[in-house]
Amino acid sequence: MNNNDIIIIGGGLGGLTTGALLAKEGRKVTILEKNNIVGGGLQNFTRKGILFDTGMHMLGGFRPGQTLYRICQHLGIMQKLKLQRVDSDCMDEIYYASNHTIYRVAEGKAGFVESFATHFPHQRAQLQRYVDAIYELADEIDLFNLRPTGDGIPLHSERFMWSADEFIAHYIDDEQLRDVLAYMNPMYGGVSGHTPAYVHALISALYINGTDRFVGGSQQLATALAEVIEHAGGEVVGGAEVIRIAVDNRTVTQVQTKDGRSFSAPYYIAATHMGETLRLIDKGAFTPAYTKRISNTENSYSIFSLYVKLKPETFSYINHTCYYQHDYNQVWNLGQYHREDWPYGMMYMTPPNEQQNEWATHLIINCVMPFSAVEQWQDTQTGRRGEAYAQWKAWHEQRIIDRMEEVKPGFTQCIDHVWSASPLTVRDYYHAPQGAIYGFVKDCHNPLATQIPVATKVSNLFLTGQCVGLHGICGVPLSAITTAEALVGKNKIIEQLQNTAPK
Ligand SMILES: Cc1cc2nc3c(=O)[nH]c(=O)nc-3n(C[C@H](O)[C@H](O)[C@H](O)COP(=O)(O)OP(=O)(O)OC[C@H]3O[C@@H](n4cnc5c(N)ncnc54)[C@H](O)[C@@H]3O)c2cc1C
Repeated sequence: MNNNDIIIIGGGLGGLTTGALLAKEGRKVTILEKNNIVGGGLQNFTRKGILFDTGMHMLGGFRPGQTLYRICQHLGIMQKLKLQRVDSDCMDEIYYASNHTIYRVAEGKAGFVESFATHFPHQRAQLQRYVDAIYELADEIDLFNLRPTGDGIPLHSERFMWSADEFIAHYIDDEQLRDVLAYMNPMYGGVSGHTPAYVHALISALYINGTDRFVGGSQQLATALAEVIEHAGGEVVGGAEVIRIAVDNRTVTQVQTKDGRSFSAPYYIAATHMGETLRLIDKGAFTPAYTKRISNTENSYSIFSLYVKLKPETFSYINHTCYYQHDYNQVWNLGQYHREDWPYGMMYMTPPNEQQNEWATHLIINCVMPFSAVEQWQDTQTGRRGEAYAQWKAWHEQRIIDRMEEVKPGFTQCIDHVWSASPLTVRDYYHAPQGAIYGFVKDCHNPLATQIPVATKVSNLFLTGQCVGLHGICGVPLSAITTAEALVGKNKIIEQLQNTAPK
């Protein structure tokens, strides 16, 4: 192969990590990102002097020896990142409004078990077996543990592909505890009876092992990854929206951008949502069966986010993530929308800044929402969605504020200003169909439909990003390794990660 040129469409976590790994292997990479600033879910924005994160609030895998730590160390960027550990004795706080119960969840296996055993002492032994099972499932995945993969089809235990709720119920008798243990659902887009147990296990293990936050915004990771690419002679081009992937005889010949430029290279990687990739690529490039399969794959739910600038010294900085559940038996219904009941749950956090003191400057509140809630405005454009939409948005902002009042009486008085983003914002900002926050739904009944190989039938086109594997700070970089290795050789990067980083 020509070692020098790879074009990556999309400069989110997937495109940038794949690009940085390839740059480290000596490849010259060009990233084409439609937004002016790269980062996708890592991007920050500023309003009234406050820096807000868009799609990356909670980090796992960054403790010494863990997956992300080793990847970033391999890329030489670990020391550039400013991270803060959340409270070890309370990484997450879950509040159930229906009975005013607060569960404070400590990190580490023992701490996790103890946190729930305090409320459910009769379930202590079951909790221990449940957490052991989570770690056993996580250990089944070579990539998650940065182990080389063999050539055969990976063999997994039967419970690997149980549904997540079935998995929890297998170990835990108590109905309430089952519900509480699924509290990380918004972190993986859980759907009852469909989300595989391994997804629940990986995300749970990731955060139980230690949760961190970016200090001063997640953009720093995008910047650090871009620097690796540029340092190796590559280029990161913002404001370069790809409008066509031209294919001739099952080979990409060039990509064209909205501003009339064209770029060509021996190899191409699509790091966009797969729906966007299908939209861009010449018709007939993929087989009809493949196109149909991708088009019919269900997207994960979307989100409504409230960004709050707080009045000075009114709201305490909270060094952990807070979850709000309106009632029990709703955690698996988060993806449903009934206006009168919405939201069933919320997550809120006070991201730390460089001069963090006891007071929070801002708050981000995320509430799961399906795209159907905004479907009637799907043909409108940002800033021109009309008065009915503005009213709809204002109603939902107020609903969230009302819920926050339940948890923190007097909250309204702390607000300086609010902004919000709906599933339409998410769709348009990332070019993610239906505003899907985690790519495709992972389905234990149809695993093949939701695991997309990184190589395609178009000989020089590869895929990366959250649609091909797992989402988030852990899943996307792991798929980046698979994609980069498709170009540089199987296990080549994994073996280096094993040799150069502490285990
Ligand atoms: C509100 C929210 C909160 C989240 N919180 C967390 C969290 O706390 N922890 C966590 O681990 N994960 C979190 N996630 C998930 C995480 O953000 C994603 O899994 C991850 O960022 C996906 O990376 P990606 O590169 O696959 O996709 P993206 O970040 O979407 O990157 C795709 C990029 O492609 C660009 N693009 C699209 N079309 C084109 C085109 N035609 N031409 C050029 N460029 C194009 C987009 O602009 C984008 O930059 C959250 C997501 C959201 C939305």
